Amino acid sequence: MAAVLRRGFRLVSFGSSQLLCGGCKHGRTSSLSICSTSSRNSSSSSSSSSSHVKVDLDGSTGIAVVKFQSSPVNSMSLDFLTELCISLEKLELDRSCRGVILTSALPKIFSAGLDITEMYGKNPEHYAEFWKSVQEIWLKVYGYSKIAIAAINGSSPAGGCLVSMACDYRIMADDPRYRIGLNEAQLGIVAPFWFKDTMVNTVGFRTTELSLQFGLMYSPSDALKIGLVDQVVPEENVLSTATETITKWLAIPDHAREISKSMMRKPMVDRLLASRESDIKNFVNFITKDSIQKSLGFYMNSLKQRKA
Ligand SMILES: CCCCCCCCCCC/C=C/C(=O)SCCNC(=O)CCNC(=O)[C@H](O)C(C)(C)COP(=O)(O)OP(=O)(O)OC[C@H]1O[C@@H](n2cnc3c(N)ncnc32)[C@H](O)[C@@H]1OP(=O)(O)O
Repeated sequence: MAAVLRRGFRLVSFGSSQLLCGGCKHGRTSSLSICSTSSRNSSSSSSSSSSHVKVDLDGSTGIAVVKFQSSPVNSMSLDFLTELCISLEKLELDRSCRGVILTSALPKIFSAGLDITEMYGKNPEHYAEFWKSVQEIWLKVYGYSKIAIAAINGSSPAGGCLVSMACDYRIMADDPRYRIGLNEAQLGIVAPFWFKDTMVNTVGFRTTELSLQFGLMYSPSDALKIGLVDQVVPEENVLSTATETITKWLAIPDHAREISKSMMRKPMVDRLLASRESDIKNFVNFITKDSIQKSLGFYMNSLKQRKA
């Protein structure tokens, strides 16, 4: 595992094409992975669990269910992102896995997006490390060589929406209380270019323009209308529909699907890979501004007051 973690991003030759393979490099990974537990049975199915992520791989189907289990709202902290990245990397390297379903083990929430406390009141070094981990999860999911389906069984703002959009297909629970979208503008922050491009590639330019400027959050039925999700189903059917859907994708020869995916996504992945350092600098400059810190502080308070 350590070798895997040290390895960085690489291109894997596949016939005449090169596929993207991400590496999760946080330097904090070994202590996190040591905390996880895992078991494997005779049919090569396996389960593993760490504090934020649980993975069940069915060796007979090749389908892995990756559940977010970071109470209370699956906010994407540095630890969460690191564990998720390691779990996905392990599955990508596991020949018995052909596709993953990302979902939540918590009620009503897929993910509350990036953990705001990681972007508030900390030092620039911390912000840089955190942002690198955000880049890594996007590079990992968007450039994933295997099939990735989001089973969105709750609200999914901002970073939660980004990870969903980075998957190949999205199925959302039909509860009208749930919301999904890039709401950054409502927090007084700005979605960076690769968030924006991921949305453009999902719903088109004009819808993204309106969504980003207003920080729009969509109900499941509206998300379906604009193509932000591909299917809306009763909540109790989200996981079974995701399993049926991934089974259809599995009928396609892996190499043909992988190369087609890479052809579509590689230019965007390459764009971020080529500008990672400047993107981190932009983030740190932006997030350390007094006015931005003030907006985030105000937003966090408003979340707490809403509850009171
Ligand atoms: C020039 C260009 C330069 C660009 C440079 C880059 C700029 C920066 C880009 C940053 C991109 C950011 C992406 C993000 O993902 S930001 C996070 C956005 N997320 C949200 O807005 C969601 C906020 N949360 C909610 O709406 C609700 O909590 C939710 C619907 C998810 C759940 O509601 P529920 O009622 O069930 O739960 P509570 O609201 O009571 O929350 C429970 C506790 O959890 C805390 N909480 C919630 N969300 C977050 C979060 N995202 N991070 C940290 N903590 C969160 C909440 O405060 C409650 O805490 P307490 O129990 O202590 O009160």
